[in-house]
Amino acid sequence: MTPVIRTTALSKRYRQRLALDDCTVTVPAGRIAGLVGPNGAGKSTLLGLVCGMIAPTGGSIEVLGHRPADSAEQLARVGFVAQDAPVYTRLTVGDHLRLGARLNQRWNAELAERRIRQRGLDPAQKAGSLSGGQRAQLALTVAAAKRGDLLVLDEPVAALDPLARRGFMRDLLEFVDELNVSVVLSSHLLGDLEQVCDHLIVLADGRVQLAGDVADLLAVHHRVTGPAAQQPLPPGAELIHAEQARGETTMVVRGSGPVPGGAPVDLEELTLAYLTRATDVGPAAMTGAHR
Ligand SMILES: Nc1ncnc2c1ncn2[C@@H]1O[C@H](COP(=O)(O)OP(=O)(O)OP(=O)(O)O)[C@@H](O)[C@H]1O
Repeated sequence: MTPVIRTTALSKRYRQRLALDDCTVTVPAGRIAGLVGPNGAGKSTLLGLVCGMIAPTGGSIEVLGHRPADSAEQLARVGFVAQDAPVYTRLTVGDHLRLGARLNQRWNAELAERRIRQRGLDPAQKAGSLSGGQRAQLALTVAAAKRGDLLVLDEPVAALDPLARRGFMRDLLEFVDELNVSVVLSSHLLGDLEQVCDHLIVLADGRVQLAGDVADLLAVHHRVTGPAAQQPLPPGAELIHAEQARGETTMVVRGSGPVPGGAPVDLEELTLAYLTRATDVGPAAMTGAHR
């Protein structure tokens, strides 16, 4: 099956600033892929490249087997919700659905109207007076009703309260089931991503730190805890990050074989280990101590 996203040595430079550097990732079809990284890591840049809103300055990118935004048909296959869920403030909720129906040949009116009803949105209300959560729900509805093959969501839940976030994530899972759509979403909220994502891309400083299916990544990473002084690295394992607290060292290590004393890590711990390694000088020094 054609991957939904395939990039090879992809890069994007804005004048002096290299926002994305040598990015090679493959996201298989049918996944909910989480894109995480600190502010300025290059997440929106990568999503902009996926949607064809910006062009690469190096390398290549294919989305659903084609160049992004290559044709009207290709555009119709990708639904995009930009950061802060922009809507047309002067149009009503109902106007958004009518506009969606006009602009998208594959528009699913039944789904759009059902979701608006279920989320308690008033079709007559101006979008400019919706709350942040309601705006996000409207933007997700419009993107999903396009009936594309890929939904791209740039920090869709940043403005939502915890309850609304949970509702949004649940909706996303429903869409994936109902519409058979692949999803890429960026977020800083690792706990939320952990609930829904089965694929992960970790970016820091424009470079991919870790990428793959979550189950595969969790299978080869382990937590090893022991006395602080000179805790040896298990044979065949690579140290990703080590931390010392209360006289104990906790290491996150990568090793495809059995790691003696290794315990499972969760997605949040794994992501933080790679992000800390990429952005901190501390772990690099500690890495040396443990090799
Ligand atoms: N249009 C632009 N012109 C110049 N520099 C840009 C432009 N867009 C992004 N950048 C720079 O590229 C880098 C990556 O930005 P990007 O918005 O992709 O990061 P991000 O991971 O989405 O960040 P955040 O989590 O804060 O939204 C940043 O240093 C940013 O300042």
